[in-house]
Amino acid sequence: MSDPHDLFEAAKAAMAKAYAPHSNFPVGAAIRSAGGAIYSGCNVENASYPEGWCAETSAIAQMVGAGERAIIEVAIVAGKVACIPPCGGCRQRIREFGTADTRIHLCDATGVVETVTLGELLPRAFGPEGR
Ligand SMILES: O=c1ccn([C@H]2C[C@H](O)[C@@H](CO)O2)c(=O)[nH]1
Ligand SMILES: [Zn+2]
Repeated sequence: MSDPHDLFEAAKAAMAKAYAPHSNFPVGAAIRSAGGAIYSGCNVENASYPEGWCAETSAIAQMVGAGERAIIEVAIVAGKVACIPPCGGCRQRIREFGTADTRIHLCDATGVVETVTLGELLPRAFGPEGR
């Protein structure tokens, strides 16, 4: 297993690019793919509030756009709180490309604080293999 600190650093760098003028709540996320690459993203808000999207969603879009479809682990960091678990929608989006064993690293400003599995965050999930 790779040291998740590189994933934390990528999430933190992505958070610095967040566009969050409406909530003033910047978030960064980074994914390590099955191919071993890191894909990161930030939240992108909108004056029409529901049109904004999460950092995890941005990172997933980067991964899929690069041709990868398997998430091994995810790191998430927010500027205002120590540990931010992904929202419900992002849990489902991560599930699309991950498994119950996918590791989710919750970070503060200095690094990983807690690691949970997607199975813990989204038990009895409806996944793509269930269709
Ligand atoms: O896991 C999360 C939770 C929230 N946000 C964003 C959405 C919105 O822009 C801001 C406040 O909810 O934080 C994320 O990017 N990821
Ligand atoms: Zn989300």
